[in-house]
Amino acid sequence: MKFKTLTQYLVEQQRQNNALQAEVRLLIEVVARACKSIGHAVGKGSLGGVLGSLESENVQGEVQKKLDVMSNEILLEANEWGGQLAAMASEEMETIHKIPNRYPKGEYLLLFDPLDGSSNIDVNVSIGTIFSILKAPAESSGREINEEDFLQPGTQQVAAGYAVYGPQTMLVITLGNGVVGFTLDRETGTWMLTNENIQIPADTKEFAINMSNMRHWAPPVRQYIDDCLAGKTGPLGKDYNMRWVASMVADVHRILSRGGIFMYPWDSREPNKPGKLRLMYEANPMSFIVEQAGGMATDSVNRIMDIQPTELHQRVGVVLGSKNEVERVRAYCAGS
Ligand SMILES: O=P(O)(O)OC[C@H]1O[C@](O)(COP(=O)(O)O)[C@@H](O)[C@@H]1O
Ligand SMILES: [Mg+2]
Ligand SMILES: [Mg+2]
Repeated sequence: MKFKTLTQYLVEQQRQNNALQAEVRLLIEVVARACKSIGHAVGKGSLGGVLGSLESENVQGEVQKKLDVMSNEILLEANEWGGQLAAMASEEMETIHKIPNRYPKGEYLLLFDPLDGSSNIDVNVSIGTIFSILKAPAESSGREINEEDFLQPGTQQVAAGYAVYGPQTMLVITLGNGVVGFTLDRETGTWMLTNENIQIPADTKEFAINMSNMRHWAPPVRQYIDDCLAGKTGPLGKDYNMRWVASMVADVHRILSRGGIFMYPWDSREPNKPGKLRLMYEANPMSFIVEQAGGMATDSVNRIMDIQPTELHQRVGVVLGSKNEVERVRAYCAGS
């Protein structure tokens, strides 16, 4: 079977779909190249000295793993000089990274979670990189880009994607006209189009949630999971299966592959935070991909991509995946 390369796919998209600008195509190619480098580093493990933690904490107060920092640097360096970007923002950096004056500047903004699933790095379980591309607002032209320029709802994303470093290294992207997946041919170092028109089944019998947080959940979330656990003779009338990889990338990838619902809802451990996951680096790009694959993504009630961000590192509750199941959770939560 003959597969298209990522470059062939993107050039074709640029020709067929006038919405894909040459700059965005180049940007995605550079991000994909950086993900390949991160994938190589991940694959070396102890041999490359990349496992383990650093002394430092990131802006979220989380201990940084060596690979969190390395992946962040790989993405910054790869994307700094190409001329497509005005600035970047990352889960691992306190504030935005403006393109230095020595390089040409473009009109796009790149946001990323350089290494998702940090707790899985040292145990050889799938981890990933998540990215989102926005356009700098028109009013920013001719002046320095600032943090507020990034505070755009997810509906404004031009493209989004993730790489998963698992048994296969894969790249899944949306340009706003469906979702496609590429598998890295590790012998030639080429991303090959292996998954066209990815669709999430509307119904599912599989949920993903960290059950150890049950006592902290809001009552409607607890009720929904209780009803799932009740199985065929319970109110939902079906037996459910459960999965929790604890790498959002891997959990979402499974949902894109065979359906399911992923939940990281608000809980009472930190009641003033709307959730654990980050709106700009995790929830928005994944919501764009999930919606483009026919699924649905909410904060349990409201559409995530409609949320107007007020802070770069804003958190959000996340319920996404198979449409009918996400709707079901919304019905449980809407009254509370
Ligand atoms: O360990 P928990 O609380 O189950 O959280 C798991 C979640 O945290 C995350 O690992 C957060 O991402 P980072 O590793 O990028 O901080 C998600 O990928 C995952 O869904
Ligand atoms: Mg993450
Ligand atoms: Mg991360």
